[in-house]
Amino acid sequence: MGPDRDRDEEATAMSAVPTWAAPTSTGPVDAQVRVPGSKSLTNRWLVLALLAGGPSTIVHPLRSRDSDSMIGALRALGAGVDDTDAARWTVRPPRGGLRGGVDIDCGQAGTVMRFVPPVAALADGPVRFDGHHSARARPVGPVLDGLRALGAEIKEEGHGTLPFVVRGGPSDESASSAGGGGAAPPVVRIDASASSQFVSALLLAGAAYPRGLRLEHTGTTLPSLPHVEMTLDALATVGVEVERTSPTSWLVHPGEVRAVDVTVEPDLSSAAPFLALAAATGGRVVVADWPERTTQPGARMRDVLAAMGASTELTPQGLAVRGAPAGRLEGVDLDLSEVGELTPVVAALCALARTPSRLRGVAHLRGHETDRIAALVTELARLGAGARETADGLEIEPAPLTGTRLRTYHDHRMAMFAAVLGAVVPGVEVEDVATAGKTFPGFDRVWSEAVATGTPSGPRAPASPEDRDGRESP
Ligand SMILES: O=C(O)C1=C[C@@H](OP(=O)(O)O)[C@@H](O)[C@H](O)C1
Ligand SMILES: C=C(OP(=O)(O)O)C(=O)O
Repeated sequence: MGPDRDRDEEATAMSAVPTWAAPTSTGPVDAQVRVPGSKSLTNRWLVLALLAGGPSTIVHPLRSRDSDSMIGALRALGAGVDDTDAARWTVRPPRGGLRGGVDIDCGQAGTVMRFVPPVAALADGPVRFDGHHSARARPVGPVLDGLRALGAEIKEEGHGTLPFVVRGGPSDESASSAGGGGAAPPVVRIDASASSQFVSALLLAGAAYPRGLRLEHTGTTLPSLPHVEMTLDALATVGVEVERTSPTSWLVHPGEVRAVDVTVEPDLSSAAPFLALAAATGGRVVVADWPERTTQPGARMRDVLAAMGASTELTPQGLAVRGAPAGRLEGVDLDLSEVGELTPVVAALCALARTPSRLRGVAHLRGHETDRIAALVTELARLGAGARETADGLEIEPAPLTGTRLRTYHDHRMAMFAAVLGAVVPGVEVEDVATAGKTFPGFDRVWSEAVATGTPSGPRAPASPEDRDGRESP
């Protein structure tokens, strides 16, 4: 297929989906925002509530496509989930064990396709997993291999991807054949270099296995380590004992999972585009309810912003970000392996900076909602920026940007990336902005309100790197 035909097909596909005219700020913004609850925390608490010995309560959960997919999984496996009160959900684990003979729709949620199979291995029959077509490209193989080592029967219809069927699991016999013997826990060795969620998945279910689990990561890199810390922290909260036997191996003791009774923090990765908005327009944004202590890697956006020239401060109202005058931003050379989720928003800021940037350590983003490295390079180039893929990330060369229609590839964070650029570059049209509802339903409305606080009275946010050298600022 030639490039002309590729372009024609792309143009046809693009014209079929609705677009959103991203609002452009008329000057530095001054906004207060509240973002929805953390996806990563909400879906961890839901999984643990399913495994718990009694009913659980989750306050201020995230209501979004990803958490709806997780609720669907819990209900399929027999749990009662009462989510009628948006501010307070209750979960009743099924009496008499998890129900098999069911289908689970993972949607686009990595947390569902990775965290639920190890739990489904405890069900009384086969559980089939499938999801959105974009999710069928995402890796799950190491979790399935781990479950095979624990004695589960796995029928793969893909190749280490959705769809697949999980049946049965960690029996005593298979446990000893996996290297246990006597009361020793089975040993599972997996390569989690493509996703930290493989590790979190097996850790979350491990205590429910008859002899627990010894888990070893065999790969050379392990991305998103803070998300593994988040898993360990959540497990400690519900009384599960986990020993870290090395930086990349863990021993999960068998035992009861205590009922969950928690309040979910705001999603700090969903907050990132709003923090970026302050930096890009030289304005101020306050994100309410920012936790003083958190396991969410999104908190590291503060370091990224500091490196680019914006300042942040934790105030009684929330986290306040103040951009440098005229939205002046410095290019950065950053290893984002621990905070890969932030890459699209950081890349947007890099395209608005005065100097080139390099974002490293994020090869695993090729297996996210889309191949994010390719998507970012393509969309940055469409706007006129210089962008190039590297083996483990991308390099960005700022240039004058021109508004155009941007694709989002069914990726919530690509929608947020496009919105940040549109706040500064007039004429950005965002394809399928509703895809942000994976983690942030109504993102476009909250975003438009924040951008509308921009006033021409302050230093006007400039539209090109030449303008952004601060010369015209007071
Ligand atoms: O455990 C979690 O909740 C997550 C872990 C990370 O996954 P990867 O390690 O696949 O990047 C992160 O990117 C994802 O958004 C959420
Ligand atoms: C990678 C992400 O999601 P998931 O939980 O589906 O992996 C993300 O939210 O950036």
